Order: sequence, then C-alpha cells, then structure tokens
Amino acid sequence: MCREVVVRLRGVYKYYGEKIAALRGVDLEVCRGEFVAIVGPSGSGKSTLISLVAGLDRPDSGYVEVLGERISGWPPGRRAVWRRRSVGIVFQFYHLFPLLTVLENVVLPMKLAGVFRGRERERALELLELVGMKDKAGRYPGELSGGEQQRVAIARALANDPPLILADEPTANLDTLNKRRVVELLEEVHEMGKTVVLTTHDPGLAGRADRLVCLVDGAVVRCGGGAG
Ligand SMILES: Nc1ncnc2c1ncn2[C@@H]1O[C@H](COP(=O)(O)OP(=O)(O)OP(=O)(O)O)[C@@H](O)[C@H]1O
Repeated sequence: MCREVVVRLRGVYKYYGEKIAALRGVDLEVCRGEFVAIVGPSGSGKSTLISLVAGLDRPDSGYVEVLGERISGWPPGRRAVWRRRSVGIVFQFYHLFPLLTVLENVVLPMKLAGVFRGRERERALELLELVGMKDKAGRYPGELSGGEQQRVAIARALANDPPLILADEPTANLDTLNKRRVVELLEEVHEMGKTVVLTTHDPGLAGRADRLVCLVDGAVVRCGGGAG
C-alpha cells in the first residue's frame, strides 16, 4: 500500500528529566504523499513527536528514520544541515525573524541551504504570491497579523522545496477566518505532492487529513476509543 515510507519511528521513547516519559514506545509509519494529523490531549506527546521527526531532538531509545536516513543517530549539527533541505517546519507561534522583512524571511532558508542560487528573490516572491502575501513582502513580521505571519511561515517552509512539511499546531492562535485560510493552504501544500505531518487540536484541520494518529500519554492508541 505504501510505495515509500517517508517517516518511520520504531520503539521510540523520549524522557524529559528522569520522571516525565513524553513518548513511550511509539511506532509510526508515514507514506510519501500522505497527510497525517497527530491528535490527542494536551501533554500527550504530539509536539515531542514532531520535534523528533524534524530532527530538532533525538529519542532516548528506539530510532527515527526520515526520507530513508536514520537521523536519530546523528549529532545535532548534521541534523541541522540535513533539515534545511529535507523538511519545512511551521510552528504554532510562527517563529519568523523579527528583524528581517517578509521577503528576507523566505529568502533566508535558500541562502543557508545554497539552493535556488541567484533565483532566491524571485522564488520567494512566487511563494509569497501563493500564500497571498506578496503585497506585504517589504513589511516586518511585527507589522502583520497572526494569520498573515503564519502564511509567511508556510511560504518559508516551502522555500527549499522539501518533500516533507511538518507543522505543530499551525492554527492554534488564529481566529476562524485565518484558521480556514491556513487549513486551505496546508491542503494546497499537500496537493503539490508534499507529505504533510502535523499536530492539531482543531477538528476542522484534523478532518482534512488522510489519517489520524492518536496519542494518549505518549503512546499511539486506536482513535476514538481505548488503547489499541
Ligand atoms: N522541555 C521539556 N521539559 C520537561 N518536560 C517537557 C518538555 N517538553 C515537554 N515536556 C513534557 O512532556 C510531555 C509531552 O509534551 P508535549 O509538548 O509533547 O505534548 P503535546 O501533546 O504537544 O501537548 P499540547 O497539546 O499541550 O501542546 C508533557 O508532560 C510535557 O509537560
């Protein structure tokens, strides 16, 4: 059924300190082109799972493979270099650079990765057009609404044309109208052929996914029922 596994977690445990087990033996596979929503109560480990797939952190045991690479065995520097080209990340609080303009925020990942050389500006403007933010390319993030900042963050996540887009509660701080716009954009991103894995509490966003993965107390359970 799955032609290519893009994300594979096996027996993943992640602890914060000695007492808190954020993930307890997670096994997960995501196929190329899938749109997966990770859902579950607050504190169930959703953000932790995304940070491991993004290579922002590593598990205490088990392994994480992304795009065929076992990134969990790599040191942070190697994961950072790999991440630039392989993964686009959208965060709950946008995380745009406040001292860079909208355009510069989208150009920066291309400069860092050394991709689309000489065409960075042109590509950034195309992506800003896609998310409906081209007319505000010269503004600074502080001059934008939350919804606008999140659209810029989506353009930035696409900058290096990564096959995998990760998002951690991308609509959590937005009003209904902006939520809808961001949900539509994430669907467009998926339709471009990207694999999308995101966490959400928003039924409107979860409902658009091909598949839900339900986490409870750091473990994957059968959705809509008890542990499975
Ligand atoms: N940096 C940290 N230090 C200590 N404990 C942490 C840290 N990050 C997360 N935790 C704990 O790990 C568990 C899982 O947290 P995580 O943020 O992954 O959950 P979540 O499902 O994303 O929650 P939410 O829906 O509220 O964002 C929680 O008990 C949380 O308190």
